Amino acid sequence: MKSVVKLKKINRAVGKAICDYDMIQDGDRIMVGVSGGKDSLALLRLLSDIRERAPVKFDLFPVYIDPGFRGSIAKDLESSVNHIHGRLRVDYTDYGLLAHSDSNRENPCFLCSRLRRKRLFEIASDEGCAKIALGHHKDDIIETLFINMCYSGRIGTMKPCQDFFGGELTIIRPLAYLEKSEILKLAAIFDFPDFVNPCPSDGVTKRSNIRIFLNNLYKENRNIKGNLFRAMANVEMDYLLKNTL
Ligand SMILES: Nc1ncnc2c1ncn2[C@@H]1O[C@H](COP(=O)(O)OP(=O)(O)OP(=O)(O)O)[C@@H](O)[C@H]1O
Repeated sequence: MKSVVKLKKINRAVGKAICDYDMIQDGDRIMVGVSGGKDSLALLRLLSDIRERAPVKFDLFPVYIDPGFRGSIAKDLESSVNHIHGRLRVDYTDYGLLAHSDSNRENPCFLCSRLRRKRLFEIASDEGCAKIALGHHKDDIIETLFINMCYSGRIGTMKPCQDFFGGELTIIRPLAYLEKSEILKLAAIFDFPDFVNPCPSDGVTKRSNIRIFLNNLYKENRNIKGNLFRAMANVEMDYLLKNTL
């Protein structure tokens, strides 16, 4: 019973994000980026359920970009995705290895995610998908705001719906209104498997530092997360600085 209530709440939040940002239209073919993490498995599951009952018709096309590390999760992920929605396209690359090689002078996560995003865009274009759904959620969106402020000196985050190439391709983030804790509850309800991330940089990124900082803040006052999220939609431009610094 409890899980039915949780599921309803989660579905409502996803439905509201889709509706607020007009994310899905009739006839859409949506590529879903699946990483093996709980967020993107939840994303696929929720979109697949919405597809069953939505008045608009749309298709889902799950894709995994394998970063090339030893101990690939691709085969196991294929069978999990099969249970949730259907066939997973696996694209084997060496992006993770390249990003961690001596030839790379950039931050490994930065290079790996740039190459992955470029590849996702290429596959979407080849497969006739004008939309790519990613599993970023509310906590990710707040963390990105802080990462941008702390490490790039700018205020901005990932938008729930973001156009690229003049609108030819759109990234949608249907989990934008969901907290990580809600996704973990959903993952428990559906018994999603635990895939071990083979990336050596997992858990040692700028994002992890910001996450620890924010989680400490949230412990202090339970309104802070909601306030931070709302603040991104409530910018007082007249109370900011001139761009002369
Ligand atoms: N290797 C990949 N192949 C396809 N899509 C990916 C891959 N890695 C990440 N994505 C997409 O980008 C989103 C954000 O990536 P990020 O690395 O922040 O997520 P994660 O923590 O690794 O995994 P998840 O978000 O699935 O729990 C994922 O939710 C997923 O939609």
